[in-house]
Amino acid sequence: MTTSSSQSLPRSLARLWPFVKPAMPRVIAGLCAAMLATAASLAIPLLLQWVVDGPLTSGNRQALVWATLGVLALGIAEAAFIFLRRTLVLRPMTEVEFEIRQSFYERLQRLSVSFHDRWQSGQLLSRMMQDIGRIRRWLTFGAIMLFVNLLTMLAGIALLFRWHWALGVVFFLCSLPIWIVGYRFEQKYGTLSRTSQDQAGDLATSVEESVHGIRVLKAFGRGGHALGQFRLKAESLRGTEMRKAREVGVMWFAYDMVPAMALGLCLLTGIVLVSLDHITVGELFAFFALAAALRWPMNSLGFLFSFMIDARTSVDRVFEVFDTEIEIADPPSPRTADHSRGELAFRNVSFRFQDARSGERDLVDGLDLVLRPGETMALVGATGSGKTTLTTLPTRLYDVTGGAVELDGVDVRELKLEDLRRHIGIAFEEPILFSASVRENVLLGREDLEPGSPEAERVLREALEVAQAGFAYELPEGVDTPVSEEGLSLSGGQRQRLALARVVAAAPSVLVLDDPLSALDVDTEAMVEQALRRVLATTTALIVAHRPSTVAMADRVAVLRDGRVVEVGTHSELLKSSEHYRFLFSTLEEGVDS
Ligand SMILES: Nc1ncnc2c1ncn2[C@@H]1O[C@H](COP(=O)(O)OP(=O)(O)OP(=O)(O)O)[C@@H](O)[C@H]1O
Repeated sequence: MTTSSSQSLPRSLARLWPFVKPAMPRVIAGLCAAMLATAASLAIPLLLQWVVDGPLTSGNRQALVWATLGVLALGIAEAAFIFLRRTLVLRPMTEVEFEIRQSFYERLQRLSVSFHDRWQSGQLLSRMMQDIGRIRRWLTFGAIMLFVNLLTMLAGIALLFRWHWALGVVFFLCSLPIWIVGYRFEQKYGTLSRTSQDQAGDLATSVEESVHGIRVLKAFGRGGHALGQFRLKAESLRGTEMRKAREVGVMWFAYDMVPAMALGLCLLTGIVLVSLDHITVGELFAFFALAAALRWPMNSLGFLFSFMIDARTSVDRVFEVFDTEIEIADPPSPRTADHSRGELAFRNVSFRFQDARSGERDLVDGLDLVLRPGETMALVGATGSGKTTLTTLPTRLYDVTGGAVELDGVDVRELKLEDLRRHIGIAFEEPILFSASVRENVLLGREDLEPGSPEAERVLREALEVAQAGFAYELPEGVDTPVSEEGLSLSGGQRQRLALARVVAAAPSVLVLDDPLSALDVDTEAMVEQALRRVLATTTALIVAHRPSTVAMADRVAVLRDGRVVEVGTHSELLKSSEHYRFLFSTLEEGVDS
């Protein structure tokens, strides 16, 4: 994903203000410390001027000792103020980083599934880690140093003017190319910076995918191919980094040259001015001390400038996510629903994915279906007919593009999302488990239960029993055993049973199950189904069926075809009346008698 930024540099950086605002008191204190450090460093040349023109010329030894001690004290004061600046700024900026990262994570949680369909996970990960970290480093060091160094330069130039206007003018004119080079640099480097950070995100996606799919790559012997793909992306990134480095190199050259030229020309001017008695030798001496003090601030401007542009790119990349509209959210005045009867109705529902081609028919196209409270409805249809997609609409993982899904006669878009998702539970065919204990995974939807309370234990036990997931008690640490990332240390069937236990534990009024038993062997499936019937007796359920045995659990069956429900009836009615159903049923996986 590569997008170019359109914001100007100040406007981009100004977007950090809401995060930086609370840290401002300490930042201002830090800047004051920085100014004091600058003042101490600039006072040294002034003291030297006084020494050369005063005690050194008159031979006043005592004053010379005091002056030496004064220089020492100023040096110590400068170091102390720099230390104070760092201490004052570091902590609030780590808090700023924490806040941005937390808001970013929260935003990712709130953004709809369609956003996550469009964005690569590596891009999000690199923004979360790399870009936010860079913003913190820039705020802590880059922005402060830029401020301090510019201030030092301005104060230094003012001092030069104070000694003699000609010195000030020469130094000022010599520093002009810095701004011209800086402007040109920003134009080119900004684009390169964006490209490289996007490429780094693509690279992170590549790593994430290959680690995620390591078993497939190994099984198919495609490790070499994946490495080749990785190399290509890494090469592109390297190419961009090289071009960035070349741009920085050109700029560094200019930023090294300018102070050297400024120093040479000022020296010449200074000597002429001394010979004409316009300035004293002490002033010329002090000028050299000042030029030495100004060399680092001037040299560092190039680096700080590129740092600022990289930080701007990071800000743009992070705010692209903040700026993405949250498509699925609570309505302005949501209706609360403490209880639900469990009536689920699809009324003239249409749905199409955002990336569907124009002219393509809606995937769901004017679909009507009503599930009565307590009823179990099996959903059958050819592969790719949209069964899984349909299961995502009641909980608003996606919003319908036409018509409405209703819970107890209320459009689900009018309900509080929290209520809606408490009343309708969903189990996906692909079971996702988190890096947490079995207990935490199963009780994920039961925030209301006190962890470890007898009630929580009862719910856990019953849910595991329904899902025939008693194996969890046999694990090394029982239900406290951590399951690794995505539950890969468990078998597919075990993971699926834990995911089923999770939705059972949530005790919703409406259960939406997308073929939740597909990874189970026939015997285990039969046991789960038997236990599940107890739950289904009191719960409304919509179950995507790929097996005859799942159909057998249902009170009625809905047949999905061309985006609509074309038939609804009991299994035996449909067997008699519908040729399409007979065909579909004959294609369902074998294993249980019909
Ligand atoms: N996130 C998505 N973005 C765009 N198109 C999608 C997305 N998810 C699914 N589709 C498309 O929607 C169509 C229906 O997919 P869906 O998974 O709902 O079918 P299904 O009936 O459940 O299939 P199966 O029985 O094979 O599981 C497919 O053509 C699929 O490519």
